[in-house]
Amino acid sequence: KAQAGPLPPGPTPVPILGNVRDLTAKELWLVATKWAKEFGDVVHVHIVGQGLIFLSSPEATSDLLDKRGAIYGDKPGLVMAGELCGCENMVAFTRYGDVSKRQRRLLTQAFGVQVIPSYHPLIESQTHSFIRALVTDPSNYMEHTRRYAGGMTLSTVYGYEATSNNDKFLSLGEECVDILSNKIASGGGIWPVDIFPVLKHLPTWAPGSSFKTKAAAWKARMDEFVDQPYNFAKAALKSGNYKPSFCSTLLEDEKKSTPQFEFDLKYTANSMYSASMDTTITVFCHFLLAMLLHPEVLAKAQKEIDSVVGTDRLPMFSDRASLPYVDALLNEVYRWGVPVPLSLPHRLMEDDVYRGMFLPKGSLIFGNVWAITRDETLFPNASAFLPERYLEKVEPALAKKRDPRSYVFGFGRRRCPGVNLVESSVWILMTTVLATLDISKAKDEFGNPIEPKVDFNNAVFRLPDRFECDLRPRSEHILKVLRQAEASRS
Ligand code: HEM
Repeated sequence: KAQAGPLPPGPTPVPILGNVRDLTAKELWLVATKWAKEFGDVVHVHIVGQGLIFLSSPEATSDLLDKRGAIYGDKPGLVMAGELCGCENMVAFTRYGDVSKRQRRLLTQAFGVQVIPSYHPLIESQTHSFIRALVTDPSNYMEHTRRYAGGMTLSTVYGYEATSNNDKFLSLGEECVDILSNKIASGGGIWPVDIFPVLKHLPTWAPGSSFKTKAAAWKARMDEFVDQPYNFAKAALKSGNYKPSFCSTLLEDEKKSTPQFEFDLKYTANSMYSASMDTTITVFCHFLLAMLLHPEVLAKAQKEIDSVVGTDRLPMFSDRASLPYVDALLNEVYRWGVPVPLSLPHRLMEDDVYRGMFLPKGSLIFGNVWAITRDETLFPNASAFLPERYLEKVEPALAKKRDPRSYVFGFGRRRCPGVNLVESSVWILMTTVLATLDISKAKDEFGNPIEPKVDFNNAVFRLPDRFECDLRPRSEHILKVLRQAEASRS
């Protein structure tokens, strides 16, 4: 079939293998941004014929992923991740069609903007427990953050209360999310079997079939991860001793409980867990990092909170409108940190033409959020952490273009369905930490500040490895206020 125009430009591929050697598992977004500078905001590479297209400007992501969403809403039908590793029915992997539409309907039911206030008491109580854990045992802040992120989803989705940082479901979830992002999806997530599906029929003793053994082991864990928390929620509901949750609410309506409905529910519930863990942890780590590197921003935000909230109570959702600097700080955390720098790939469902370039059906499309949030014309001094940039009044069209929410939650018909929940949970988390804790660089044995060593080794999320950080309560008085808030709930 004749191509309607040239492919978008990109680095020169080698015969047959294409650009395999140009792709890296570590911080692929930096490589993609280098290509954008060299070749423009639409770049094409291929791995043994599988096209990957990187969109690196607000115009390109909006024109294609948003405005032409009807043909850019699919997800890659990856044989390795989907069929062999058991992820094909998880929301972030489902092909665009009936299943994905049914799953997204359930998600909207659970996390639509009007439903979120009903989660506020739970979010507040989880946040206060998290602050308590940070105050009691600050050096293990990463483990507490993991427990907070996972615990919040386990309770809202399954009605399950995680009792320790080593909780069985938290550990299983952590293992599976790690398998997903660092093993299955590493380096763009394309395996030879995705290019040559016939390889899936290789017997396990054949040379080159070790991927099948790996996939079988990973699938076994994934299946447990999907089934076990769901079975807990079902059994609890049956016993009558359960906490209301997304699963219990939907399962209570027995008329709906067809096998198809339960299947959708089970996978949708699991998807919320997988999708919320590393994203939430990543955003919180970016916040901590920004605060310890920029004490002047921390002081300014704390001053605003003290003047609006005072020091005799903890922040509440109703304070938000009176805390513009804290909102600007949150925007800058999203923009500066970039939790999912290449978003998650979409699959192009039909041949397309854009600015005279031919975009072939089946290409995987990456929104390069890293490049957009580092664009100096949109964000002067883009690598600096400057919440003030969001206090400046600008035209609504420019404000939308500069709003990190236009990018960091993904695009078009696959945009993150957890965004409304995150808007509340991350805001109260950050504001309560600012109100209660001082954050600074840890000190060595001689009292000298230790510069945080920041390294990113996760292939999908820009999750920093654990860095040194000093967290301590702002005062004895604020600890009393925290105790009072906890006591008033019990
Ligand atoms: C700060 C936290 C979060 C960030 C930065 C984030 C970001 C993202 C991004 C970039 C995507 C890919 C969108 C695309 O393919 O275009 C995504 C998908 C998704 N997110 Fe989130 N997310 C966060 C939290 C959550 C939470 C709390 C939930 C659920 C409770 C959630 C549920 C999902 C689901 C189910 C998908 C797959 C959607 C689909 O493919 O149709 N996320 N998220």
